[in-house]
Amino acid sequence: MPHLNHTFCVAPMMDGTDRHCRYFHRLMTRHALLYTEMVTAEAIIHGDQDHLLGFDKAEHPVALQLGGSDPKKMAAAARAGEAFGYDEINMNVGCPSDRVQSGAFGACLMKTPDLVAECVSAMIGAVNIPVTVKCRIGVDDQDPEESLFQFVDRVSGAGCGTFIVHARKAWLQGLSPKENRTVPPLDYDLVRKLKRERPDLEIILNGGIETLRDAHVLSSDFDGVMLGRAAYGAPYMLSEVDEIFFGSDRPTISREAIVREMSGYLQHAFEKGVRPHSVTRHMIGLYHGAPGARRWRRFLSENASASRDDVLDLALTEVAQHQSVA
Ligand SMILES: Cc1cc2nc3c(=O)[nH]c(=O)nc-3n(C[C@H](O)[C@H](O)[C@H](O)COP(=O)(O)O)c2cc1C
Repeated sequence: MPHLNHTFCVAPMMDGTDRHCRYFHRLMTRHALLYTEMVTAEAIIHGDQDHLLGFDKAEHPVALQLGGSDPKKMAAAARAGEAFGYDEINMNVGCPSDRVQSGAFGACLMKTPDLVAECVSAMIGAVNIPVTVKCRIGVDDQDPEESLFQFVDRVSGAGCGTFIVHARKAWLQGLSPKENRTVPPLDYDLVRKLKRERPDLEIILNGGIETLRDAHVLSSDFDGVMLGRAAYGAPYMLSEVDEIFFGSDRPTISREAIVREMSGYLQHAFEKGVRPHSVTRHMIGLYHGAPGARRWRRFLSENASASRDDVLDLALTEVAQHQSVA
């Protein structure tokens, strides 16, 4: 099976890592592996595949995350993903939302490793690209020492060699999805132990990593790290990923150059009927921590409903004026 580099990954985030967001992130890092939002197998089978799966070539390498638990449907959806050109299929065994539970997929599948193994095996039989799994360390009253190892052993036995582990449990009752990303404590040591005791598996650490410095330190114990909220909220950190994690000596792209590139992208998307806000909303944090951040954020928020394709150029002018005054 072809191998992808998981040294640095940007996490799948519903309502976050759509194609516009990934295009934006890719301007800052050539090498990070980008993940789609979760798409259910059911939606792919019955829905508008161009809308659900279409993406720009520039986004490679990009992994499609699938939600579901019916092996045949997961195989069919994986096949569709491969046909669209995705580089990896990832199965979601970490998402705790109610909607997901009622469809019997996401984190509740930590309780049924046999079923996940069946799905993985069906997907591996259906595609020639890597099939990976993103999981938790356990759910509800499971003992993570047992649940994580049992899960990984069963699913790796079905042929999955790469696990992205969100290093906390999910509580399926009583916590909102958002709380499930903050309340259950992180246990990096357990994931370290998994890597130590299963050295042949590729183990990627996820959960609560806030800075590239922390990510880099942690990465020495794992095969890679995955960042979600921190990268989404302060995306310009991605501009240093290639140098820090991949030894690249390409010059870092400036925020202004990113905005200009995105402006061209937006004009193109606008002609195809995309609302400017669908693109600009992912860019709100671009100036995070830099001069002009407040003006940038405010301009984009106040112009969220603007139906014009030059909104990013205007926002850039706004920030530049502020910077020349400052
Ligand atoms: C808004 C949002 C949406 C998310 N959607 C997904 C998803 O579709 N699939 C998934 O596996 N995880 C999803 N997650 C979880 C992240 O992928 C990640 O595991 C989690 O946020 C912990 O990483 P972080 O602390 O670096 O953000 C989502 C997280 C957020 C904040």
